[in-house]
Amino acid sequence: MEAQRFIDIRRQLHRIPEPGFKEFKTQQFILDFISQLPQERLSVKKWRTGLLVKVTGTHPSKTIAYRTDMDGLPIKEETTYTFPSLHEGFMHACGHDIHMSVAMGLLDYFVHHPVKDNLLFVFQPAEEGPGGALPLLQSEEFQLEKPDMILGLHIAPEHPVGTIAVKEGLLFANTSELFIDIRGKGGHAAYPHLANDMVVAASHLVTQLQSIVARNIDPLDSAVVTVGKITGGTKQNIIAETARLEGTIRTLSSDSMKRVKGRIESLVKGLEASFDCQAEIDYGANYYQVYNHEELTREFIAFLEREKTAEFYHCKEAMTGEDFGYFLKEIPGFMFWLGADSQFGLHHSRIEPKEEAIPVALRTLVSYIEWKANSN
Ligand SMILES: CC(=O)N[C@@H](CCC[C@H](N)C(=O)O)C(=O)O
Repeated sequence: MEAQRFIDIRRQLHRIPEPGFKEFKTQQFILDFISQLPQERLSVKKWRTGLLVKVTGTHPSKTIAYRTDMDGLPIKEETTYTFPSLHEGFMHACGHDIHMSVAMGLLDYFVHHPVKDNLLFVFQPAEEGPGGALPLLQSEEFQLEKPDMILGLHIAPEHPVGTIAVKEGLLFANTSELFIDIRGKGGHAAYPHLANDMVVAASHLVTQLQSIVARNIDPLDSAVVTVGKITGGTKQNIIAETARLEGTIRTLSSDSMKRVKGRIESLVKGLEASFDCQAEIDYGANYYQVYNHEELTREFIAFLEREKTAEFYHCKEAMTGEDFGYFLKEIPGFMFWLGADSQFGLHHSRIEPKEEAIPVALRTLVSYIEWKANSN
């Protein structure tokens, strides 16, 4: 397979990052690519800004799916690339451009080299939020083509190129977004006694939230509470009437998720009492953990050790989230980390995953899918 072509495709996708459920140009780019392929075995369905692309097998007894996410992130790109984002303030900083180029490489290969089983390529919008996997999974379009097995990958900037890391069972955490709006009383900066300052209240809350992981969660379990954004106030000499915290919660167990949310609610009630303000909590999008099918993952590991298409190593679970977890809740399959070796990590404005990871993914998945889909 000519890997350079899919590296070029990745570069083109890198230039057009779009927000979740607004991946219009991305969807059209993929549709244009598909229109150049032989059509005999292909069926293409649109689902919102995503796509379901089926390659009919020669003697199908099952359907194997490969899922890629499609959306970018609201980050101003600061890479040294010669092909930076054309969409100011948006960037593919989570590798979805690479995930899509791998899907397109596989699609191209299997249209020209059909296997016995049906293959389904799932181009899923809105992984970064609000979450495309669950509504796509529940859609009539997907249920009609529902696969028997599903695969996905995620680039790993901290792993070297040429490696694939995976583990059986729990791979990624349960996640919940977190939005807290607080309202007090604004006023003149010189008259604090007549106002009720939400910048001060928000600052206290951020500090109090740190105590949840430190003091309310079993140290042998794991949880994260991150506040990624605070906004509040209008001008330096006006006391802020409102403030907003935006963050995310990560836990390895659903019990811990309930406990963290319970503690947040208690702290917010305490804040209302102590700062005489009103607060509202919104948990936004929640993702189910990524739990790899144990037997299929062990079989994939044995395949990697036998075929050596990539260097395999066992990884630990991570506190990242992925709405791919919803697919794995219903359909046997697994997700793995593809080493992509970047000095800067996921969601960083300077992340530069190495494109040599693309041929590693392609040669591994081509030979794994050929083996799996011809073995009925
Ligand atoms: C792989 C990865 O980075 N995924 C995202 C998923 C975002 C989930 C949701 N929008 C949230 O922020 O909780 C991640 O941040 O782990």
